[in-house]
Amino acid sequence: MSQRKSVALLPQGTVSDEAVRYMFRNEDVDFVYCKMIADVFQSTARGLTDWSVIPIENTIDGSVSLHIDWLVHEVDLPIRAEWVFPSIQNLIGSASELSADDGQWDPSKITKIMSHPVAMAQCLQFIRARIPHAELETLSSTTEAVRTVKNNPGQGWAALGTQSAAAFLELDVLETGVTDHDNNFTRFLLVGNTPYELQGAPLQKTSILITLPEDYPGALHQVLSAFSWRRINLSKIESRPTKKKLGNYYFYIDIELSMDTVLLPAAIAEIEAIGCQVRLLGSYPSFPFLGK
Ligand SMILES: O=C(O)C(=O)Cc1ccccc1
Repeated sequence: MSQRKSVALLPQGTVSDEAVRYMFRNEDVDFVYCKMIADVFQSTARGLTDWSVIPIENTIDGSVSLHIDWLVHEVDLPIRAEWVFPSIQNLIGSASELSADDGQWDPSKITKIMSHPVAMAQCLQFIRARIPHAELETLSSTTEAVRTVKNNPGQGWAALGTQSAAAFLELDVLETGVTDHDNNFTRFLLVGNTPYELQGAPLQKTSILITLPEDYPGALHQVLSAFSWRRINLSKIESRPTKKKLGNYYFYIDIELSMDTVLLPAAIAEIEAIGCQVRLLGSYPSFPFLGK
């Protein structure tokens, strides 16, 4: 009998939790909840869990830089899968504390709004329009924000988080769906040394990091042309600091092709031949959101 697999993720009630329950809806895995994203990564890096779940990119705010940096600089865990999941944020607090006589929540009673930075970024227009005077504070997860509000009654604090966090921490949803855009999706990565076997993904992707040689003018153009003349589609290219020297960058590239094809290793060999360093982050199935 194969051993049960385990997956590390942000706390119960987070968007990550909802996304993992969706992804593993037909599989029996143990969830290991961790307070911060660093703990999520380290759980798998230390061999305590098979995989970590990392929110990596968002429709509104783009890449979650802190998480990309962890993936690149702090751990060496291959990407095993990616999937997309919608995030819907809600305004959460104590209705008895934050409502006016008519029973509606009263913006003037809210002094501070707490959330995860990605969730906060998803709701900035709502905040500016309805609660512009509130102080904003970002925390390690949306659940942590809801818990902080719960543990500090009487101060006019509210959180942006999921309905499930409001339910299990016994706070009220003051307003549902306060995200600024409806098509608000987050891309999640499953990373770890254990292979992930789920079949049926419509797309295979490969993620690599490329560091350009310093003494080769036009190297980025050469890199892109190695992909383009082979008609290999890139879905993302982003530069990030190497953290070794000011002004030095690597490129994080997502490719819509598996490493198992002939074309991609050939393109990478051509790129290495001009003196670029290439690091493979993973070659993995990509699952779109098909509805709940
Ligand atoms: O804090 C959470 O709920 C997370 O899982 C991080 C996050 C926040 C907002 C959108 C996607 C992921």
